[in-house]
This record gives sequence, C-alpha cells and structure tokens, in this order.
Amino acid sequence: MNRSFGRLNQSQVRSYVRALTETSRSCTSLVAIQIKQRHNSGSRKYSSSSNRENASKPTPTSSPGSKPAAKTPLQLLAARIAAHADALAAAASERSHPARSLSAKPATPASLLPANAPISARSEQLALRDALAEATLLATDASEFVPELAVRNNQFASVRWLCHFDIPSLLPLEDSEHEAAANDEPSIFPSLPYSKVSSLARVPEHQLRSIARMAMLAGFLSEPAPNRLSHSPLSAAMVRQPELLEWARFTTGTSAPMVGAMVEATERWGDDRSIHRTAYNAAWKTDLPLFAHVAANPELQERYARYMRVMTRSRGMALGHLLQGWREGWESLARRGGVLVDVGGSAGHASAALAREFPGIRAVVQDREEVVARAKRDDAPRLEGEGLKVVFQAHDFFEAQPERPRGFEDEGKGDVYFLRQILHDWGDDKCITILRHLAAALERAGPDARLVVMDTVLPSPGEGSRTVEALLRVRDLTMQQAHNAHERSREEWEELLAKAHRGLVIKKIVQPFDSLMAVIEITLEAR
Ligand SMILES: C[S@@+](CC[C@H](N)C(=O)[O-])C[C@H]1O[C@@H](n2cnc3c(N)ncnc32)[C@H](O)[C@@H]1O
Repeated sequence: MNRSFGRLNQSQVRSYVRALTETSRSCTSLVAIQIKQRHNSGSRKYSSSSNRENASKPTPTSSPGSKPAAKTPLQLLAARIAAHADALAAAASERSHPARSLSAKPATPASLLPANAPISARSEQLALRDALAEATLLATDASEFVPELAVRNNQFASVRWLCHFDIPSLLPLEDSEHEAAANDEPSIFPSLPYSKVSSLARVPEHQLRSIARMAMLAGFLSEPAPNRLSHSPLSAAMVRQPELLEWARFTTGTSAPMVGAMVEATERWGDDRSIHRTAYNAAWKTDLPLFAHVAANPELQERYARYMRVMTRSRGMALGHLLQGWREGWESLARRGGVLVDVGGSAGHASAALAREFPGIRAVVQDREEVVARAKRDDAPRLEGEGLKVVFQAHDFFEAQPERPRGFEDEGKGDVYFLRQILHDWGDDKCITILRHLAAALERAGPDARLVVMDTVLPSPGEGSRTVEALLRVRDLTMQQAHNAHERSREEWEELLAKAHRGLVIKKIVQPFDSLMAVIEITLEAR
C-alpha cells in the first residue's frame, strides 16, 4: 500500500480507493447488464469483454503538485480483483454461505458461492477468475512461461497417478470417534502417515510422497503435519461428489493420450480429414473411427458411458440449459401436438427431460442400431413407467428420415428435429448430408416446424470471458483430436446451413449463462 500510493496522503488514498472500487463496480454491473441484454437478445457474449479491454488502458489520476500518474494495468486489475472479491463476499454472506479458506478445514465449503446464488453473483465470480488470469499473465515473466507449463504438466500427471491408485478414497474424511478424541485439532481433516497410505494403495512410498506434494500445490490433498497425508477441501469435495473423481480419471487417463498425440497425427496424415486419421487414432494405434473403436472395446465403452453420464450432470452441460434456453419453443411444441425427433439422441435423456418438463411433448429418439437396442432394454421400460411418451427408433442420420413409429405417424403439426452434440462430431461434408435430410423432413412438417441445434458457438478470439473461451477451445480441440471435426463460430454455423440448403436460416441463438452450448433455432424458409 505505502509503495503504490507513495505520493498521496491518507485521505487521498481513501478517496482514490473508493473511486477505483466504484469504477470497477460499475464496470462489473455493466457486465451483468450486458449479460442480461445479450442473454435476452439471444447473443452469446456474456462476460467481461469490457474488462478485458479496460485492463490494458491505464487511467490517469492526479496527485498534488505532480503530473497525473498513470496506474499500471496490473494495479488497475488488482483494484478490480479487490472489488470483485468484496462483491462476492457480500453475495455469499447475504445467503449465510461461509467464506472459503485454503486450510484443510472440513468446514470450508466446496464452492465460493452457494448453489442458489443468482446469475449476477456467478457472473461476478467469472469476472474475478478472468481478472485473476490476466493478473497472472501480467505478473509472470517470459522466462517463467516454460517452467510454468512444466508445473502444470506435472500437476496434471500427478492428479492422474493419485486418482488411478485411488489415493483420495483411501484417506479418511472424518475422524472415527476414537481418533477424534485423541486429535488435537479436530477441525483439520484426519491424516495418515505416508507409509500407511502407500501400503494400503500398494504403491512405493517415496513416489507417493513426491507426487502428492506436487498435487498439493494445485490444492489437491494436504500435508497438515510432517509426513502425514490428508485431504484438502478440494480432494474431499471430489470424494464426496464421486462424479468429479470420475471426471478427473477420464480427463487425465482416458483422453490424455489423444491430447498428447496431435503432433503425431499431423506428422502422419497432414490435412487428411478422414474420421480415422485423428490424434485418437495415433494415440490408440487403431484404424477405426472413435465411435467404432469404443463400440468394439467393452472396457472403453464403459469408461465413455460413465464419462457421458458425468458430463450430462455437470454445470456446463446440464439439461436445464436446454429446458430454459428455448422454453417458449418447447411449450409451443407441446401445445400444438407436434413430435420431437431427437436425432442421435442416445439413451433419450434429453427427450425424457423435455417430456417431463413439458407434459404433452411426444418424442422419437433415433440412434444407431446397437444404441437403440440397449436403450430399449435399459431405459424404455422406466420411461414408459413414468408415463412419458418417448420411443426409440434405429436410424442412421446419413439416410433420409424413416417412417415414424406407430402412434407418431402424423406429420404437418410443426415437428421439432433436434440435434444435440451431433454436428460438432462431423466435418462439413458429413454435416451437409445430415442437414439436407432434415431440411426435407422440415419441408413436410409444416411452417411451424423447427430444427433445434444444441452445440457450442465459438467466440472470436478475445471476444468474451477468457475463462469461458478456454473451456470452449478445449471442446474445439477435442473434436479435432477425436473426429477431425470442430466447433463452429456463428459465421461458420451460418455458412454450413447455407451450404446445406438455402432456406435453412438461423432465427435465434440463445447462450444460457454457464452453458458450454448454445440453443440454435433454425427455420426452413421458402427460397
Ligand atoms: C455425442 S453423442 C450425443 C448424444 C445426445 N444427443 C446428447 O446430447 O447427449 C453422439 C450420438 O450420435 C450417435 N450416432 C453416431 N453416429 C450415428 C449415426 N450414423 N446415426 C445415428 N446416430 C449416430 C451416437 O451413437 C451418439 O449417441
């Protein structure tokens, strides 16, 4: 403080801090308003783009008898960070949510905000993360870039090792009564000596110690006393929500080889965009496309199925975004008695959620033969038992739409053809085939018919939140590594639709906050 404000007296410092805080606050509420406006207008920008621009614009300030002193971008960011932290503390305490701490206290909550926090508070949290990421970039020298990459790479590998050998599940979350009485510090997670954990996990003790100590620097596990290992709030939260551990296992184990094989894929196949010439093929040494390779390998199939279940429940992929993102459209479909055709709908989880939320919706879920056979066996009886009108139909989406199953034959009432996470799996040529078949079906289904695509809409580089953009770029690269496909920007979606059929026009794009995918409403216009 003294150093940064060397030429100002105490009261000037106070008013300066107040002014900065207010500037930052109005900036933050502007973001919130933008989020609302953009959300309402259906555009995808929903984060602190204004903050990203402002970070590089020093604001001149004056001090008595001297030229206006420009604050550095880092100083401005630091003030914004403080303002975001204040706003978040207020939002949490309004809902009696305890403050988080890094110490290994079980009472520390797993999230900064309570689950019922409003979008305005969550957007504040996103703005904070963006500002922190930018501050880290400003504070890190060029010579530190590579060592930092090595740190992240080793932390990634350490979490993989720890999850693979199930170390988090071996650590106690709570004291047994006997231990609690003997424990001097009952508010700390109970710990075990490294020797005990290593013998339980059957791993070498020295490896465990070094690897755990690296992971601790990322907040995963803790060493509350010399040579004793315990949970940290993060690792404990992951054990309490096992889907998070499952996700960590998949990301660090199953999909990591594919991520690491991008160089080999380009070296071997250059710009060949075939679906069996990918980083996945290079990593798994197979000529089969990913879906066929997974289908032929029961163990891998099980891992992918578990991962898909976890992802569906994650915040970014939650089905709630689908229900809220196009609520009026679903209500209208239910009213007019049209059919929802869920193309590539897997086990029907999206259709079932829609039929539950909007009584009256009837759905035909289409997928590959083996997927439909499994869904008819495992899922259909449960859905029928719930009274939902959801049926399954084997259909290859590279073929023309088939005749409807019995009870769903009527057409012309404005059906909705729905593609969730389908087009991003395929290159443009394949997508055009899928879309042409659907355009033909839309033509038969009447003027109210719609094509609804739920997929990522990529921002332009630097357009919105840095944190969100990074997550979306992971999805884009994953599609490239897995299928030689990619995610698309709004312009790319428009181009693709126009190439498939001149009448396919985007009516609206809704980007729900926190969702990794947007809801794109498409009509078929007479041209
Ligand atoms: C990424 S999953 C998306 C599943 C679901 N729509 C969702 O959002 O959870 C892709 C789906 O496309 C299906 N699929 C792949 N090729 C297909 C084809 N030729 N015809 C029909 N479905 C296919 C897969 O079996 C899988 O269920």
